[in-house]
Amino acid sequence: MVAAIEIDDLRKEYGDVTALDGVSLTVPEGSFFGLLGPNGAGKTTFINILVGLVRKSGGEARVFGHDIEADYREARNHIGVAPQEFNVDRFFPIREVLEHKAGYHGIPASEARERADEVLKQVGIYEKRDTRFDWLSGGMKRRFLIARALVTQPDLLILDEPTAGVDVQLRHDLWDLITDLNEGGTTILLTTHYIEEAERLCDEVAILDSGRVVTVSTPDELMDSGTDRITVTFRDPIQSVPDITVGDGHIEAVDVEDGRLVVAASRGGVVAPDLVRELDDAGYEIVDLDVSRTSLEEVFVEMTRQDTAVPEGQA
Ligand SMILES: Nc1ncnc2c1ncn2[C@@H]1O[C@H](COP(=O)(O)OP(=O)(O)OP(=O)(O)O)[C@@H](O)[C@H]1O
Repeated sequence: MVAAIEIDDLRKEYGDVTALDGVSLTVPEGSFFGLLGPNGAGKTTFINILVGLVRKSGGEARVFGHDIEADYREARNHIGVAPQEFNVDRFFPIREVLEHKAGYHGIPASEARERADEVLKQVGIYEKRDTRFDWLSGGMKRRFLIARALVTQPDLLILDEPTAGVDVQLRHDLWDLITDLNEGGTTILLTTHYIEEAERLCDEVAILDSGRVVTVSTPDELMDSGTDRITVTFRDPIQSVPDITVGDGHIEAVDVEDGRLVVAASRGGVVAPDLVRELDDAGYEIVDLDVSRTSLEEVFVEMTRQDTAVPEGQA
């Protein structure tokens, strides 16, 4: 099966600034792929290269097997993109903006109207079809950008920070919408600063930092790589650390805090049942157990931690 996106050693320099420093990635067809990274990591540059807005300095990029430069039209026709910025024609009613977009992609006028109506219904702003973009609320603008990306029925939908600045309700609505699209077969490439969003939606994430891929993994695998915290509360508070033999190398630290046992371990969910069994066998009476998993956010911060020390004299 041909990959939705295949990138090999992609590079981009803007003068002295290296925005992409040899990125290689494969986004399988049908996947929900997250691209995470701190500000300036190179995410937007990556997207802009894919859609032909920025010219790469080196490396290869293919979309559904089509080279993004040699086969630009073919590659571009597979992609729908909802950008971070509101780059929309503000003078026409939004339905017309969609019709123009469809027309530009070679869709006949009669079909363009149908498509426009269909996607406006899909994102829930059909009743605003005769309104100009400027007059939509912030949330409706986000919805409209997705509608515009969908009007050409793309196989690959690229969403650059789709839920930036929207309220919780709309964020959940958008999540439902894009999950449905993915379940219908559309490959999704999502960039986001809301790590929870990636954790919930993506089946694979790449973490980009300073133009390089730090890791590509499932959210679960990434969270497994962090340290979880297991807290055991006893009927009679303990004073000293009991003997613990379980854990199979996953336990990193054991402490007593306020009469409770606190264990730092990788794979806390796997360690906790064995730990409880061992303590129970040793005669401890347990009244509460809490396992707090490392969040993807903590793993992300750890992996992209910058050296924030300020050189002397520059504070
Ligand atoms: N047109 C440009 N000219 C010069 N430098 C640029 C240009 N566009 C981006 N850069 C630089 O390239 C680097 C990567 O920027 P990019 O916008 O791709 O990052 P990003 O991961 O999308 O960031 P954010 O999360 O803030 O949107 C940054 O150092 C940025 O300043």
